Amino acid sequence: METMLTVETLEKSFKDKQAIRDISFDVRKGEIMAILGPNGAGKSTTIRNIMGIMYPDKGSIAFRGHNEIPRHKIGYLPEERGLYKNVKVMDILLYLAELKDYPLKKARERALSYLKKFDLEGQENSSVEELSKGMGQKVQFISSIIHEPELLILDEPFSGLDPVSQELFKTEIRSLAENGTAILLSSHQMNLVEEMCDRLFMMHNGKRVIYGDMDDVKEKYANFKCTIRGKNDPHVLENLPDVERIKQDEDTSVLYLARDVHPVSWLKHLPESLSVQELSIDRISLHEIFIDIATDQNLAQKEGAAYA
Ligand SMILES: Nc1ncnc2c1ncn2[C@@H]1O[C@H](COP(=O)(O)OP(=O)(O)OP(=O)(O)O)[C@@H](O)[C@H]1O
Repeated sequence: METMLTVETLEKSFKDKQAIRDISFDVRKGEIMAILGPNGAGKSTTIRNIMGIMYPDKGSIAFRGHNEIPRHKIGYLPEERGLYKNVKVMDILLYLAELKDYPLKKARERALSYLKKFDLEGQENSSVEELSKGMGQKVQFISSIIHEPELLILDEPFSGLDPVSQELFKTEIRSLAENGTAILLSSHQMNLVEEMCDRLFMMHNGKRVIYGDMDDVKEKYANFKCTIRGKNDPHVLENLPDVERIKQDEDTSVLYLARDVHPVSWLKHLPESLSVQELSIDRISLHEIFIDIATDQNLAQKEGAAYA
């Protein structure tokens, strides 16, 4: 897959605070790449450097191998929402398309088709201030793709959306990637990221902690957990082999198992005295991997892992 965006050893400080350091990744044509991390990890700083809103202290950013970034080929949905308030929806979409040198006739057609797709048919003459927050966000999303960008950067596209609108955004983002757009997406909704993204770059305290294919990351970091419904003594559960920690909530216990545990062999060692109404074994979710990393409990941190 062709590399559209290459970010290399990016560094940025604000006064004495180093916001990001040694950040390197790429985004390829037709893929959805997630940039993840807890609040303050440095995601928006990375994105703002890519967008030329600020300049890195060190490192480089290239589009298709060139350091000249063609802004008209990039679409950007910033974390800060907001469009000019007293302007009509169609006027703002055409204005933004024109800024990107996109033909106006085509832009109008695309705007009407997207407004229809996003349940905003007939709103082209409404002014932005008449729209609800979610409707405004849809218009802003349309404005980021109106000019058919080759690279699309979406900073928290799902925040503040109802489930139906989330689904609409999800479908559209997927279809853009299928049609060849390279997408860099930041989100805190791990279930959506897990479902949609091909690769991920996870950062913490301004540094990379995980970088790789979603499936490889899950295989490498998503240890198994065993969930048991039944009243059991936590000390007994904690002392079972290969149990790293447990979480108990009323009569449900979740046992987080060590790396490389083979679930079938592990099950054979459970004592018959355990109370079991239900039992399931799954790999932990991306959400749990994220929490482990954000709370310094896990793996990637302990290993000092830089996984690529
Ligand atoms: N303009 C700025 N001036 C000073 N410090 C800043 C500025 N922008 C970001 N920072 C600091 O840089 C660090 C990274 O912030 P950034 O906004 O990139 O994080 P983030 O991962 O996008 O977080 P969130 O998920 O909360 O949006 C934080 O410590 C933040 O306080």
